[in-house]
Amino acid sequence: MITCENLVKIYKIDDEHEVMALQGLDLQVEDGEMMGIIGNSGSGKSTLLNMLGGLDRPTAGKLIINDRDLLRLTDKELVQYKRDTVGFIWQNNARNLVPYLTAVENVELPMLLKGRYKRDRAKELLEMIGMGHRINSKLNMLSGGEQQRVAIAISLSNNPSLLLADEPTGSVDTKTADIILDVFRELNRNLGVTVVIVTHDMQLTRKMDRVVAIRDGKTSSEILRRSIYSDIMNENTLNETNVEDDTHIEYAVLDNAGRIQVPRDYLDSIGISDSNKLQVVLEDGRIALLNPNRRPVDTKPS
Ligand SMILES: Nc1ncnc2c1ncn2[C@@H]1O[C@H](COP(=O)(O)OP(=O)(O)OP(=O)(O)O)[C@@H](O)[C@H]1O
Repeated sequence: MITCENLVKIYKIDDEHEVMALQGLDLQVEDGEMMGIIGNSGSGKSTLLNMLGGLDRPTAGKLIINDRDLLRLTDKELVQYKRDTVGFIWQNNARNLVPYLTAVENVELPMLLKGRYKRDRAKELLEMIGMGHRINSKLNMLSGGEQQRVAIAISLSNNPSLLLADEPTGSVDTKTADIILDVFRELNRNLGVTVVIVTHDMQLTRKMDRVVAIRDGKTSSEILRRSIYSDIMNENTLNETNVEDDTHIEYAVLDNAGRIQVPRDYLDSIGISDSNKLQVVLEDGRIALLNPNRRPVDTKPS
């Protein structure tokens, strides 16, 4: 569904300053996948999501979504892409919801603005995300988690094939975050919609099949689940014990030129945080990265 190759985004701040928010990022997302994106503040997560959603254009590289080349779309085609393909969920959705309207009126509102009045569709969407019993409740009578579910219903109103969520659980407690994530999983499973979720929260990523870590505007590692979360849900045995960390394996991403990003704490642990050189040696069929000040290692097989 999504192919990013060597994606670059440069923000021009003024005549002399610019920020390279994406620095040649590679990412592949399959149709119907539910995946997470993690990374420190400023690593480029929101920038990437904005590119995927057609809210902004990449500076260079390749970005293909559903066979559409996003770097080549005209402005009109980009608007159409956003309208037909993508649903957005933000951290703080309250700003997009009207507190004195009911849940169903809030879901209807964007449809009305597009000239379509569809009360039945709005109800159906709320039922789909488990809010059928609160359709006539005023927004300000709903909890943060319920408001977020209304926002998810709104994001589905155009039948998107891609749901993009930027810190969707950032303002709710852990239990509510779990429920919201389960809603995304249900939608992913039942509607086949591809879901990309940006989060800071490592706890939430335990529930995803694949998590890509971004560092300095580049994909640095991929964390893959050993057993698929949806299978666990089907077995109805989801509990704290089977979402422990050992359900995932972390892989470093190797780009076309053979480059990898080594986590900063690994470099710190061998005392080379302030050096730009490493010894790379083959040891017993493994590639080892060593402190350059360490005595050179004989790499020849004995
Ligand atoms: N519109 C913009 N103009 C200039 N610089 C920007 C703009 N948007 C983002 N940046 C810069 O690009 C870099 C990446 O920002 P981005 O918001 O994508 O990071 P992030 O990983 O989503 O961070 P956070 O987790 O704090 O939201 C940062 O250095 C940020 O300051």
